[in-house]
Order: sequence, then structure tokens, then C-alpha cells
Amino acid sequence: MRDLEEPGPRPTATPCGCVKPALETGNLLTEPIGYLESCFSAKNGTPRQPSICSHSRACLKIRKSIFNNPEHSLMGLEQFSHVWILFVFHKNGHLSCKAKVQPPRLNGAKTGVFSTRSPHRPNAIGLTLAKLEKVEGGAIYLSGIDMIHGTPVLDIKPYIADYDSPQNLIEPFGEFNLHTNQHKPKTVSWSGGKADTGAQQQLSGCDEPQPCSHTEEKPKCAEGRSAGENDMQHDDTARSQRSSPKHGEIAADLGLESRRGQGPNAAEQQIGPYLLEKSLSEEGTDKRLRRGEAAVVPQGDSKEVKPVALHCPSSMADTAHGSVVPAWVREAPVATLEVRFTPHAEMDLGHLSSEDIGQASFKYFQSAEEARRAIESVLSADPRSVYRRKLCQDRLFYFTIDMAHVTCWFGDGFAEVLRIKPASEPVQMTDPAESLVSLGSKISAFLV
Ligand SMILES: C[S@@+](CC[C@H](N)C(=O)[O-])C[C@H]1O[C@@H](n2cnc3c(N)ncnc32)[C@H](O)[C@@H]1O
Repeated sequence: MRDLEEPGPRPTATPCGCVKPALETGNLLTEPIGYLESCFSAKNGTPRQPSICSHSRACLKIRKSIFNNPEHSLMGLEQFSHVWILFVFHKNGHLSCKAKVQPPRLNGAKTGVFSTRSPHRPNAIGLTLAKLEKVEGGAIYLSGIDMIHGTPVLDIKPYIADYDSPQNLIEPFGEFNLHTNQHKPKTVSWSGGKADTGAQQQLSGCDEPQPCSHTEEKPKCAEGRSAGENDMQHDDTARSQRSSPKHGEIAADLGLESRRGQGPNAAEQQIGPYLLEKSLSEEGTDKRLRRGEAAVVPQGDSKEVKPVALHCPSSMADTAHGSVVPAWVREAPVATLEVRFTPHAEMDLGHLSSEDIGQASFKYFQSAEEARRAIESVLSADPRSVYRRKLCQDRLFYFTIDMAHVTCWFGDGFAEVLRIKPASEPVQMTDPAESLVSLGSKISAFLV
């Protein structure tokens, strides 16, 4: 055990001088199993979590350099409705990360990187639960994704609710004691069902917002920041930092959005750091947090998430489906936005989906309606960074989805699409030879 924890410049060398294989020391040399073809071409406008846009589409072709017969590796996968996709945040821009980050949902406040889904982490690995639309040969077709085009994918694993969802981990008879060969009454367990609204209200009652103290200088507005990025500063640069990040360019997000009618509820299946302790004999009456501290979401900038004493039941935001998440995850600072299209944008959308000669048409979406719904989902979740939301409110916002380059602006409680033009530059694959979706070859059979 000591070996594992010993720091040093040569992690593969053991005290006796022999060199351990890289795998044993955790120094895994990864090779992408494929590069994702996604309807999102850039970070800007890409949903923060897959649940935000169930219409989003992607496909992944297993590379022949991984398996001679890629289709063999996908055998049986078609029997699953959802898959976990492990991938590399290859467009992070730098390899550094900070111990504390500012996820958009915290509106400028900081929290530990490991309590977030920030792309900027010691190992830039992302995890997305996507809907598996179909398996075809050596390729899989996905929907409900939050990765950009060209994302290197490291692994695919089937989603298995029995293993992956805490609600299925309840031990109805309590823990089994190996020594006594008996079950003992449970002291640590899950509620296993939705907490009643009254309880939830009571639980959130303690989450008093902290006073706002905005002390930072107003920075200059910069275009092209990603949905997950903001310009607030971070501290505690990771020891693994390998290159200097541009100041304040660290993105952060948690983005555990509740699902909108799509597959398993990822938000509700997150195991938060706070376990619910509930004695079986006191069911429904005594809910206490057992481990760690829960968070209060400050409403101002540059604040850290304030820990709340364990005995305060209101620090626990939700016990839905046997998992617990802090209040700030659910109570986002930004409400869902109403999405409007100007008549001009409506016309643009019609043109874009028409099959007129010379007119670009969608590659991932089957109809203008589907594209519209995808655009609506992206915008209603407010894809802007905290920085843009607060300091560049009046700026136009652009993003590209499939073949559509969308221009919009944000007002109080709404987003309005002004123009939808054909994207000028077709999305390039990291490895163009691997491309499944080439221009002009619309994957109309996507959802067949
Ligand atoms: C907050 S992360 C969450 C990703 C994943 N669901 C997770 O929890 O690990 C999603 C954001 O990462 C960014 N992103 C997506 N693909 C990326 C890539 N290949 N490289 C860098 N950033 C990426 C986009 O801005 C997107 O909004």
C-alpha cells in the first residue's frame, strides 16, 4: 500500500529498484477506441450534460487498429438501451487543473474539483451516459450526448441499472455480518424512493443564500468561451500541472441536470458525498447526514461553497431514488429559459432542412423539427458561462449544431434565436479516414 502512495519522479520504480509494469502503477497508456462524430462541433453551445439535449446525436466507429474485427467487440451491446462512454476532454487547451473550480451552477462560487463534472481535472477523462440508438457493424449510434466532434473515446460500458443506480443497491434485510452469519438492522441505507415534497422543502429550508460580495475587477469580454468555461480565478493549481493555463481560463461544470424524458435519470443516480443515515425502525422520521458536510450555495462570486454542520437536515437537497446530491446541484442559479425563434430564424431553419440543390442539409437530424428541438434544449438550459451570463449579457451568442450555425441573444428569462445559417466550415474529423458521416452522405437511417 505504501508503494502506491509514495510520490516520486519514477512512479514505475519500486524500492528494490525493479521496474513495475506501467499498468500496475496506474500509468496507463491509452489508445482511443475511436473518435466521436458528434452534432456539436465546438465546446460553445455543447450541453453540459447529456440529459440536456436528448436529440443530440453522435456515432462512434471502433478503429481497426484496436480490433481487426471491430464488430466482434460490439457483439451483444445492442441488447442494452444505454451505455457509459469514457472519453478524453481533448479540447481542454491545457493539461493543468485546479483543486477548486467554479461550476456554472454555483454561479461563481468554488468547490472541490472532485465534487464537480468539470472537464479540467487531473486526468482529463469524461464520463457520459448516452442512449444507444443502434449498433451497426463496428459502429454505435448514440443520442443524448455532451461531447464535441472528434472526441477521443477510451471505452464503452453497458449501463446496468442494477449495478449503476443506488436505488438498486438497497439491502432490504440490512447488512450481512460475515462473522455472525446474520443480517443486522441497517443503519446506513438509502431511502430507496422519492423523498416526499414536504421533507424536501424542509430539507432545503436551511440553504440560506450567502450575501453577495463581488470584489473582482470586471474583466474584458472574450468571445468563443465554451459552455463549461468561465473566467473566474482558481487557486491550488494541481501538482500535475504540465503547462501554464491562460489566466482564468479554467472551465468547470457539474451540470447534473434532471433528465427530460430520456432514459435513466443520471442526476438522480449520482452518489453524492453525503450518505443518508436512516434507521429502519425510525423510517421517515430521522434523516441525518452521516459523512462529510453538505453545501450552501452562495449567491455571490468568488465564494466557496459553505459547509453546513452535519446535524442540519436541510443541507441535504434530495434523497430521490436513493441518492443524495447537494442543494446547489438541483437548485441551479439560472432558471430554464423560454426559447423563441424570430420569423427570420424560422425561415432559415426551413431553408436549411430543404433538399434544394446547393443547399446544405442536416447530417445528424432527420428534420427541421428535430433540429429545432435540439436548439431549444441547448438554449433553454442556458449554455453561457457564468462569466458571459454576468458580464457579457448583451453579447450575441453563437454555436454550431449539426449544419446549423445559430446566432442568438439572451434577455430576462429567455433566449431568442436570430439567425440560423449553414455552418461555413464542415466539421473535420481528427482522423478523416475514420469518418462515418461525411458531407453529403446524410445518415438518414440514423434511427432506423
Ligand atoms: C461539463 S462536461 C461533462 C462531461 C461528462 N458528462 C462528464 O460528466 O464527465 C461537458 C462539457 O465539456 C465540454 N466538452 C465536451 N467534449 C469535450 C472535449 N472533447 N474536449 C474538451 N471539452 C469538451 C463541453 O463544453 C461540454 O459542455
